[in-house]
Amino acid sequence: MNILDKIVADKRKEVDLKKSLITLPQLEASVMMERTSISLAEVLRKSNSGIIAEHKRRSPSKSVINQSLSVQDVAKGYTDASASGMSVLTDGKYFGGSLDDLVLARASTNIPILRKEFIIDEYQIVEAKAYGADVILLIAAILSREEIKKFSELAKSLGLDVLLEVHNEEELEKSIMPSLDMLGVNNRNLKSFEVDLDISKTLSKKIPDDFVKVSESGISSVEAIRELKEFDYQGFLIGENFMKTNEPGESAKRFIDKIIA
Ligand SMILES: O=C(O)c1ccccc1NCC(=O)[C@H](O)[C@H](O)COP(=O)(O)O
Repeated sequence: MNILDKIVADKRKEVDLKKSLITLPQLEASVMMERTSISLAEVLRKSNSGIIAEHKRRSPSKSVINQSLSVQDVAKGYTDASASGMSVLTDGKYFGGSLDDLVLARASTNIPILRKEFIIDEYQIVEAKAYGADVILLIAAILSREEIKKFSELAKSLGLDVLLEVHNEEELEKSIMPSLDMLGVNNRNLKSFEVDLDISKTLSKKIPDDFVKVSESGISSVEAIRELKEFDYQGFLIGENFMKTNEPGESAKRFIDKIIA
C-alpha cells in the first residue's frame, strides 16, 4: 500500500470515530458557522506575491521540519510578512497538525486560511467551517468526479473557497467544474514524493483561465516564483522552505519582499 492509500485508510477510521463523538448538529452549532469567510481566490487575483504560507510540523517525506513553534506565532509572522493566505495542516498522524491548530491560527490572523487536509467526507467540510477555515483542499487523486462535485458544492454553500489539487492531466480532466475556485498543481508526487516544478509548467496550459492557478510544493526560491508567474500562476503554496527556519514569518517576509521589489 502506498503512503497516500495509508493516509486515506486512516482518515476513514478517524472520520467515522469523530462522527460518533461529535454530531453534525453539534458542529453546526459553532459560532464560526456564522462567520463570513474571506475568499483566497479574490486575494490572490489582486496580490503581487501570491504566497500561501503553510504551518507544517512534519511530513511523510521529511519527517521532522519544526516541532518547537507555536501556531499563533507562525500565523502572526505570516500575517506581518503580508502573505496572501495561510495553510494549516490538520492531519495529526502524518503531519503533526490538529483542528486546535486551525482554531488558534484563526484567532491569530485575518488572512484567509486553507484547511490542509485529506478530505474524504462531507463531515470534514462542515468541520473546516466550524473551526474557522476559509478554504478547503480537495485532492483529485483520492476522489471521484462525483465526490469532487458533491464536496465542492457543499463547500460553496457554506461560503468556503475550494482549491482542487491535481498532479497530472488525467486528474485535471476529471475535475474541471464550475464549483471550484482555484486549481492547484502539486509538484510533489504524493506516492513517490518526487518533486518537479515542471509539472506546474506543463499543466498550466490545460487549466482554463476562469480558475486561479496555484503551484504547490517544492518551491524554495524567488526565481522559481518568477518562472511560474510566466505560466500564469497567481498562487504559490510554500511550507518547508519557511517552516524549516526558526522564524518562518521572518523567512516569509524576506521572500515576499524580494518578489515584490
Ligand atoms: O509534504 C509531504 O511530504 C506530503 C506527503 C504526502 C501527501 C502530502 C504531502 N504534503 C502536503 C502538501 O501538499 C505540502 O505540505 C504543501 O504543498 C507544501 O509543500 P512544501 O513547500 O514542499 O513543504
